[in-house]
Amino acid sequence: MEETARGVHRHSYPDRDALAVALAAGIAAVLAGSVAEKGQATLAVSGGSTPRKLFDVLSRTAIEWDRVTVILVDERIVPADHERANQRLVRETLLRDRAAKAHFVAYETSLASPGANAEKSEEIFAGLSWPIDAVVLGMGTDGHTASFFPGGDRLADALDAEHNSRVLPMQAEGAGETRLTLTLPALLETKFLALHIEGAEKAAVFDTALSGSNASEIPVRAVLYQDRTPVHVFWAP
Ligand SMILES: O=C(O)[C@H](O)[C@@H](O)[C@H](O)[C@H](O)COP(=O)(O)O
Repeated sequence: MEETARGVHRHSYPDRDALAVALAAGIAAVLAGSVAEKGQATLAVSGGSTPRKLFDVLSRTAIEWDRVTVILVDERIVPADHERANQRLVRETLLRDRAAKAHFVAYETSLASPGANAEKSEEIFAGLSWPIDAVVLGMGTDGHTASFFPGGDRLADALDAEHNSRVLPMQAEGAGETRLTLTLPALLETKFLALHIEGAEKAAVFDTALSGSNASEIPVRAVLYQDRTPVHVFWAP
């Protein structure tokens, strides 16, 4: 039987501002529900360039931010204030205005080896409340999401649904610097899983991703072809 991507819901918007407002509203609703239910909530966001507008809207959204913990789905192993550090992006564009009160938990990136950074990050993240309530993924034009890069040295482990690590290091030609990433099972445990993509080029990559199920070729397929958590795809031109 041919495998199909089940539970993929597409939400398309006329422009990127409208998308940011809608996605921020969805995230806010999920976080409010979790705060009401258990007194706190966890949000995992992506780095890269796409989330800037979303972070701007979110930072001004009325959420009980002092009860929210923010983490990243992946991080580049660079100093915390490096221009390519995802944590710098989050600190500068999300953790301000109303969201200045959120708790941010960063990956460890200062140790000597990728493995040591991953182990320490795993330890740090073990202290969070799991599952993560809301996850916002991005996607590269090579079909990577989080740091699940085609050809990544730990890709098979990161996509292994039964893997017991939440954080793994990842090296790949297309990745630039070595990365740290949450694993697929850690991401899929969530209540709200969004894939945020913009532009015609990424729409074409997404359609290609949906047209087959080999995740080692196009890793975002691992998120699309699973039956644990529905995926909400937010797209604007
Ligand atoms: O650290 C990162 O780079 C990411 O978290 C990554 O998975 C990102 O979401 C995509 O690469 C899309 O990046 P752009 O938004 O810059 O296209």
